[in-house]
Amino acid sequence: MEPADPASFDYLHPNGRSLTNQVEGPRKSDASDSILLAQDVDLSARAAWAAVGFAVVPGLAPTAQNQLQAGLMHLLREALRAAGCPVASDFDVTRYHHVVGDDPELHHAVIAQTKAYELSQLPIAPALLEALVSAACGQAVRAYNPHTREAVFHLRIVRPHRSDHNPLHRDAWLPRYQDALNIYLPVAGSTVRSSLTLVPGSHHWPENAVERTVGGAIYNGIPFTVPGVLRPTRPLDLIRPNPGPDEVLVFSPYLLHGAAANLNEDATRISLEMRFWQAR
Ligand SMILES: O=C(O)CCC(=O)C(=O)O
Ligand SMILES: [Fe+2]
Repeated sequence: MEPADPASFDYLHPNGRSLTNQVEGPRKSDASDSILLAQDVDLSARAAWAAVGFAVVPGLAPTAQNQLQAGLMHLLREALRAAGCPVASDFDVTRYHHVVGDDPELHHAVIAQTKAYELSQLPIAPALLEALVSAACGQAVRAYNPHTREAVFHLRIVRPHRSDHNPLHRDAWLPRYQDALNIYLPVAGSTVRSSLTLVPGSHHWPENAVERTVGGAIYNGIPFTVPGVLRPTRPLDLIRPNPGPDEVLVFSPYLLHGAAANLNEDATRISLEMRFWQAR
């Protein structure tokens, strides 16, 4: 391990803007030419989209998709109330940043609640999403993490023009997220200027294609659990697949993804983040 190595590189965001990636943390110095996904369970291998590592697929049947999105908005309003913000039952959740403002403690009080819900709190039967993801990847998956023995989901909240988004990373740098497949399901405020960004095909890149932090990265001054990319050694062509409200983005957590700055003018982005593993 080498000393803390604050690094920054400019990269072209899919919205045509050059943004600066400001990541700090001790650099992992023993990156090899090994490919992480080649050693682990590859849930993208049997899919038509195996080469790019992601697909935007039709969502659930309209009733279930609506019930899911409405139920998740309800959970977010409840989290706001529990954090001391008495919002109405029809509060437009894309206005989250107007209620929470720039108070880091208030935002943390909300995301502490929304980052790991028990699967029993999902507003629809989890089997519906398991069937959708199984069909998308061509093998049976379950929303059950065999590494942690947990079944959870996460509501991701990214305020516009704040540093809420995580650094560019692979989930699989954290052992508990190995062998998985992820979804990004838009709940509110998810647009071509706010939705998840990723680097197509990067799930097959060797580890030495990017320099990264050993442990959790400090990104734009904010500490994250996940390691972050300090510097790429090849061009990063980030794209925003931007699933519509009736669609789901299915992606390999071995892809480089994140750095999804919310460039909406005035709408917080809320998405369902959920992981699936091989059914046994
Ligand atoms: O939605 C985001 O901005 C980040 C999502 C992510 O890192 C994940 O789903 O693993
Ligand atoms: Fe991630």
